[in-house]
Amino acid sequence: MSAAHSQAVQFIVEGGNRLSGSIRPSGNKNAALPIVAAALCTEHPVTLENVPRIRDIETLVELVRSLGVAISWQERNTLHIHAKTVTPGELDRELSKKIRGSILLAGPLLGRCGRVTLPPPGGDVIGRRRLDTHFLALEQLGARYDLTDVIDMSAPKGLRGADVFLDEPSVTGTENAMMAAVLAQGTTVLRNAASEPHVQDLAHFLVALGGRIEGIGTNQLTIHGGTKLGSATHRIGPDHIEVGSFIGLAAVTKSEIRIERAGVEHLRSTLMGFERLGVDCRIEGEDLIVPGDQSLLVQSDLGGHVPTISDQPWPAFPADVMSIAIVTATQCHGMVMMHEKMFESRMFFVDKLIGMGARIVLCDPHRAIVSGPSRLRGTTLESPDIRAGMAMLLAALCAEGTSVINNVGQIERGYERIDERLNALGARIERVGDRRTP
Ligand SMILES: CC(=O)N[C@H]1[C@@H](OP(=O)(O)OP(=O)(O)OC[C@H]2O[C@@H](n3ccc(=O)[nH]c3=O)[C@H](O)[C@@H]2O)O[C@H](CO)[C@@H](O)[C@@H]1O
Ligand SMILES: C=C(OP(=O)(O)O)C(=O)O
Repeated sequence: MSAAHSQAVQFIVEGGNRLSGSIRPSGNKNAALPIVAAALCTEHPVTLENVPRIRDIETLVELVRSLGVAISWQERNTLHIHAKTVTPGELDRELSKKIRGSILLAGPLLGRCGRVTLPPPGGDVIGRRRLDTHFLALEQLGARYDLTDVIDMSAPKGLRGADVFLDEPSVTGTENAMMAAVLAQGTTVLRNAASEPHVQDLAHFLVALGGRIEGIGTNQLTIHGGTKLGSATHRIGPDHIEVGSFIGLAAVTKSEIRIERAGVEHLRSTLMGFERLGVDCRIEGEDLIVPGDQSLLVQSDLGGHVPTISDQPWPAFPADVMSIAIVTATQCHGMVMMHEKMFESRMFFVDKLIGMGARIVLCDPHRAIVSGPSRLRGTTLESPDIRAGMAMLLAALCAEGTSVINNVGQIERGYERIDERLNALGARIERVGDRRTP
């Protein structure tokens, strides 16, 4: 699907309907991206299950195919990859620029081929997307880089283990370093590493291939490189960001929703954030139930002070759920400070919510005060990024009247068949524009 086409897709949303029923989260986009890239670390076949069929993954599949790797969908969400040989060459500029995940080919290609040339990656335009941590780590593992035009990296003497202190716990930076370290000779220690569920999932996949990694889930990873990698079948874990989005959806539409196989072990900080908004969920086995009769009463800090919801690297409240939490806060009784600590431009979409009737003061690019509840009115909206787009969809579903959401390609970058899945719960979303692919 071309970018121009996907931008033309609209959702026409009829707000104000109660939803009900069960929904299952897709596989985690941010786990599937590095794991597809990591399949290039081995010359043996790999089968990946529960891969979300979303635009970002389709783009990465095309990029991987352009490297001469056999890659094909076996079923709707099962991907078969066999990187028996990998042909290094400059990665396609247009495809690379579409996704942040293209940078994740750097580690595997350096390890497998000794060099990689790729244009700067894309991804959400939500502030500066620094790559310094990637280069800092890969350089210490023996890579050289030249950033004059494109990203040009080589490891003429091969990669070798090192004791690396990351300058910040970058998610994709940690993932690239981990993949390179598995292919390096000797032992690597990654300190100040990211530990998000998707970083853990990648580590488990590398272990399934035969890699030796200690400290999975902590901020210090020890990787014994140079082991012979084989083949593996791996199931991508549920997307905890999608689960957070569905919690917000249930809360703003005052609906009871069961989120099946929600990956409940990864939800503590998310649930804590929503509890601060008066949204209480119940865990039943592997499922998460969001009851329809929420208090939606903002929980003040001790002494009656205005509470804050802020994001930080894992295990804190995830940055990618912040936009959803902001929309949820517009429907809650009380005042709350939303503090986006990680990205510089993720909060600007609140002007759209203000236009719908929300009471929000954007204090600066990182902080917004939300005072609720507000009755939202349907309007025409433009989706600036994947999470703001989803947040607007939630706002449209709880607003009075009809909304039009343009640039739906942004939402479909990360949420699989979201209109169909939410309509199955009783939502009224009409997708207008080009046909969905696939
Ligand atoms: C493909 C993919 O996996 N994308 C995710 C990945 O992006 P990505 O790997 O690009 O994000 P990074 O973890 O590198 O950094 C995100 C932002 O947070 C800042 N930062 C990071 C660490 C820190 O301690 N303090 C701090 O302020 C960084 O400077 C940057 O501005 O992780 C982000 C943070 O979870 C998510 O939003 C993205 O969805
Ligand atoms: C920011 C995100 O994605 P990306 O890093 O791929 O742009 C996201 O998933 O919210």
